[in-house]
Amino acid sequence: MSATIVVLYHSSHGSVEAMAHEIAESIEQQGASALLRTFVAKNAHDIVITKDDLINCDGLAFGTPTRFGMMASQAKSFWETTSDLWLKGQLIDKPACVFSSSSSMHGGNEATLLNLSLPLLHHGMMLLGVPYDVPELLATQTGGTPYGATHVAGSANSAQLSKDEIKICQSVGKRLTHIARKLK
Ligand SMILES: Cc1cc2nc3c(=O)[nH]c(=O)nc-3n(C[C@H](O)[C@H](O)[C@H](O)COP(=O)(O)O)c2cc1C
Repeated sequence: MSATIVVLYHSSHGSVEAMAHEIAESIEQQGASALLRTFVAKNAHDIVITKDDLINCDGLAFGTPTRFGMMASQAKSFWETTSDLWLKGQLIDKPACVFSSSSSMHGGNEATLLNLSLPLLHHGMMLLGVPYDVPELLATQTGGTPYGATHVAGSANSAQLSKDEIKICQSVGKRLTHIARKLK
């Protein structure tokens, strides 16, 4: 069955973008369509999110960098324009997951995942975490949480996604697609 999943992200230095691409690739590997969308057009290849993208999608993966333990302002500004969707209940029961990158291991990435979840919950979306049958979740020495995929980029923002972080991103895309199809 076809399914369309929006992978919506903000990334200043490329870490969240790399995660978004891993998630999108795993969605496509399931035979579904992944629509990569951003909040602002920063690069030539960026496609800015529209409300119709959200209304028409079967699922949403949403990620930003950790900014003082919260989502990036670009994302918050966008969600503050979505009261019309909220009033009409247009995102209710759509499955969703969240992901983030931070400089430091304990620098607030879990708090950011919870913060990213809040507008989605207000919209009535169904939040999916990462279950512990994903073996990398117990093994990881870098990112990865039960609340969503994370990446620890280091103080110079130079760390590549670790093998465990990639596997967790892939598991998120796979599960989101699986649940989106079940709910369709
Ligand atoms: C304003 C600002 C606030 C930040 N706050 C945090 C923070 O609370 N904890 C942390 O570990 N990193 C923090 N960072 C670092 C970013 O989360 C980190 O560099 C992230 O990997 C960037 O993702 P990107 O490459 O997708 O832009 C902050 C960066 C900026 C610019």
